[in-house]
Amino acid sequence: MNWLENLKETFLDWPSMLAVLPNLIMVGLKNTLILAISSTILGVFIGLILAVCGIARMNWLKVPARIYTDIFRGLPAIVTILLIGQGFARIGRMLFGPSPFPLGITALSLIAGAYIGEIFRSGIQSVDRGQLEACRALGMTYPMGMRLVVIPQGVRRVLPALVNQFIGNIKDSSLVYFLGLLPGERELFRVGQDAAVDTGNLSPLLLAGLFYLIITVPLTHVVNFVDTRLRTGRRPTKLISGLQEVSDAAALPPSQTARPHLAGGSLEVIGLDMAYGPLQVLHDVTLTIPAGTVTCIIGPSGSGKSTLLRCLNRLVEPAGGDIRLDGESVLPWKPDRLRRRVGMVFQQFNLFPDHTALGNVALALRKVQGKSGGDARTLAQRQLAEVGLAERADHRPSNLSGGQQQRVAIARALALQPEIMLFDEATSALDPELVKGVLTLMSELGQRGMTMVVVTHEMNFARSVASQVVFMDEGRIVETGPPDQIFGRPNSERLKRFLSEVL
Ligand SMILES: Nc1ncnc2c1ncn2[C@@H]1O[C@H](COP(=O)(O)OP(=O)(O)OP(=O)(O)O)[C@@H](O)[C@H]1O
Repeated sequence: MNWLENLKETFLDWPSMLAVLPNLIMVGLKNTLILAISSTILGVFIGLILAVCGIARMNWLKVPARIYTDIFRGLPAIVTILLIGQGFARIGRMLFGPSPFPLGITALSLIAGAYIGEIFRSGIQSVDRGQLEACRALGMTYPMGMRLVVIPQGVRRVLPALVNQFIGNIKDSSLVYFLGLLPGERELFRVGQDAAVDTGNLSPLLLAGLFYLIITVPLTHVVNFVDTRLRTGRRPTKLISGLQEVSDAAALPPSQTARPHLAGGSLEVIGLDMAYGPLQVLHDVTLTIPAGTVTCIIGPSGSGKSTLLRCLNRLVEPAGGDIRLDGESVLPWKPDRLRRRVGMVFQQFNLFPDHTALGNVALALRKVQGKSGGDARTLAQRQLAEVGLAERADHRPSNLSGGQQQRVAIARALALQPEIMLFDEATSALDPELVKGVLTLMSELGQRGMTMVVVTHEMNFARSVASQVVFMDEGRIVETGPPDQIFGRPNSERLKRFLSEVL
């Protein structure tokens, strides 16, 4: 059993562990935390700048960010620490005195920044494009949408990776001793190592190692827990059947039909052309949409229906022609001015997943319309009640059915009191039993005087609700007319063929 004794003496020499414990806590742990926390905070700051530059369209921002990242990610940490700590020692002494501690933090931050920048960049780029589109459709500017919705979502997604980086910094902090730290600046490793040399066994170093684990292991678990909570919000306590939702929607209070009349605006589309690069998608589209009417756009896949709709609030820019809102050309306007008057609902809802239903509706009220938090919440609550979702105000989108999510999206657009509502295949992503509730809500809006332009595959809806139906094919309007005419007496062969396929 001699080897066992030997191992015990080497690793579990209690007196030498006890002797080094105060120093490990008061000096080592403290300095390790200072090094790791400050370099992570500075690294987050550098990383955010790198990420924003990295996703920018301008090369003069993108290229330097790329070069920085390649250099500091490619070099071994110890090389960077020595190059900075020793290369800038003279300036460091002038600025900070004899301590190499600040230069050590700087070096760790520069390294961490390169990794954190990549973490943020991939997080931000993984956020669905629809999120930014929804922000823009709500009248937010690009920077506002990035700041309020896209970047927070991207950062939240990478929380576990960020904590990994913090753990990496805790471990890398042990390399700073190469710069010759003053005794009071030694970190955990150095304190353990010095004591190990003094005592001639590895017990103090093992104890230092344990301290590393005490910090890093619980941290990983706490962050995973927080990440899960942030992702899902409060979990529902029982399953809700889609049929229950149908009954809920049908049982909306009678006031639903007696709500105030909406003042819809009119739109004129004149000779509109649009191209995605070399692909000409819209050709000379001319269309009049009188105030308070419902225009349904139908047509085969790829005929340019969504593109036309997106031109109407300038989510894509037309190449030629004009769009007039209440007689005034909107093309010279800033797009957010137009979008404040033209709401949009998307096929994939594009709700903000980190906000509750109430938060989704209130966000643009606060940030675009400048309402106070209290006013925005009151208005949002009222709007949710109007779409029959008062009870679901504190649910996250992930805890709502598709039909409920789409009704929140409609409430979110309506809360800004638009004059025109655009619906881009609003029911195409819904389970069949949930389609009716959303269509009923849309037809109520039409009855109340909202001007609506609806891209739809729901021919019954177009037939019963539309004031006019527009049939598009190959980027052109082929036929326009009241539903009776379009569905009952189609003129063109193409429309006849389309109707024979879909009806
Ligand atoms: N962002 C884009 N970049 C390049 N091409 C695009 C883009 N969006 C759409 N297109 C192309 O433009 C054409 C018209 O697309 P659009 O989505 O407007 O048609 P649609 O009639 O709405 O079709 P669907 O009913 O399938 O949604 C298609 O050929 C499509 O591939």
